[in-house]
Amino acid sequence: MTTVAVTLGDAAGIGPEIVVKAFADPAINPVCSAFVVGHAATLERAAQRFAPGLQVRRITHAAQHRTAAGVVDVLDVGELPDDLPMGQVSALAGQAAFEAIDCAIGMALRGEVAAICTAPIHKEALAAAGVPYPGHTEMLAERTGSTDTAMMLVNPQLRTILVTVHCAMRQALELLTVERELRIILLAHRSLQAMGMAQPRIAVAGLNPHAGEGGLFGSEDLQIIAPAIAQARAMGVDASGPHPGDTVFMQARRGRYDIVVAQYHDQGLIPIKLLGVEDGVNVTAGLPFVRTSPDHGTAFDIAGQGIADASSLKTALRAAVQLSQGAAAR
Ligand SMILES: NC(=O)C1=CN([C@@H]2O[C@H](COP(=O)(O)OP(=O)(O)OC[C@H]3O[C@@H](n4cnc5c(N)ncnc54)[C@H](O)[C@@H]3O)[C@@H](O)[C@H]2O)C=CC1
Ligand SMILES: NCC(=O)COP(=O)(O)O
Repeated sequence: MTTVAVTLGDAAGIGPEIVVKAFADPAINPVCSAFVVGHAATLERAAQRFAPGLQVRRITHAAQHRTAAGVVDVLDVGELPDDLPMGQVSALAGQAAFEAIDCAIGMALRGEVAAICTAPIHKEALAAAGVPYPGHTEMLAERTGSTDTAMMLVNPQLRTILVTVHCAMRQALELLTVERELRIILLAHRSLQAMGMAQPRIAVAGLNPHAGEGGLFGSEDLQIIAPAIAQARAMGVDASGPHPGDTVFMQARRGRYDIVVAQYHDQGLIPIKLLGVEDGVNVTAGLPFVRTSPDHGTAFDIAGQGIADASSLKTALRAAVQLSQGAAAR
């Protein structure tokens, strides 16, 4: 069975709560062999509060993990106080979250787990801890030595991959180049082929209103995005566009495209989240192993209240298993 390491996320957020809720779901155990990497005492407290009956068992290395109904194994990583305030940015929580992800990356690189599934982290907390990465995506890229990665979001109706991710809009504009566009189009092509699609249909969203309206509303669509699409097509990739960003997701949802290349974070994530955060999964494309995550964040506004929905984490866990098994079969 595919083994997945689940990182606990920011302990001041909903990560520990949704992790214990997911592991307490009897439907989750049969689909995968998963264990948690993170601060064990935090997980134990979360289990007592939000999943009574779920037994937490501490392990010291991945090979000790055994799947059992009603039990969650945890590899204890990180230091946290018993009285960590919930719903607040904390350098301690950022540091513990980082150490868990780092540990999980190491296990995946050594082949001890097939995939990692990450509960949400808070980016300000990471920064407060002095962690030099904005989020998981950048950390995974650098620590695995992968130069060609991107954030991909998937739900049952849409897929999107981002040309730019965690940066200011001004910087995103500066980052847009023909080379970067082409790299992401080709990564989308390879990633969907790895998911079993022989010739994925890739729609590239424009940057400006109406994809620049023939140059009336900005030059990037004509001068950067269109040449990259032409190069991709010349390489045999079924890429089209630039399509107006306000309608391309509607067309993809109707089945016309398999994936939309989005130019910036919110262009890609708003359509996915609007369709329902519970079904969305964040996948890092281009890594040597599978990484998935829920498509929501730490939800500090409801942390510790017991009302967090674990659906997206469960979807992400199932996706981690499916993607790993698909990759192993090819
Ligand atoms: N995979 C990850 O590590 C991700 C981390 N983040 C980070 O999370 C932090 C907070 O981000 P926000 O923009 O506030 O988005 P958020 O997703 O944490 O919260 C947005 C709204 O959705 C609600 N919500 C989110 N997840 C929920 C769940 N499972 N059940 C019930 N309600 C839920 C929250 O209560 C809030 O009202 C930021 O630092 C952000 O960068 C955001 C997305 C993904
Ligand atoms: N909005 C998604 C997000 O910010 C997640 O980032 P990452 O931590 O997966 O890189």
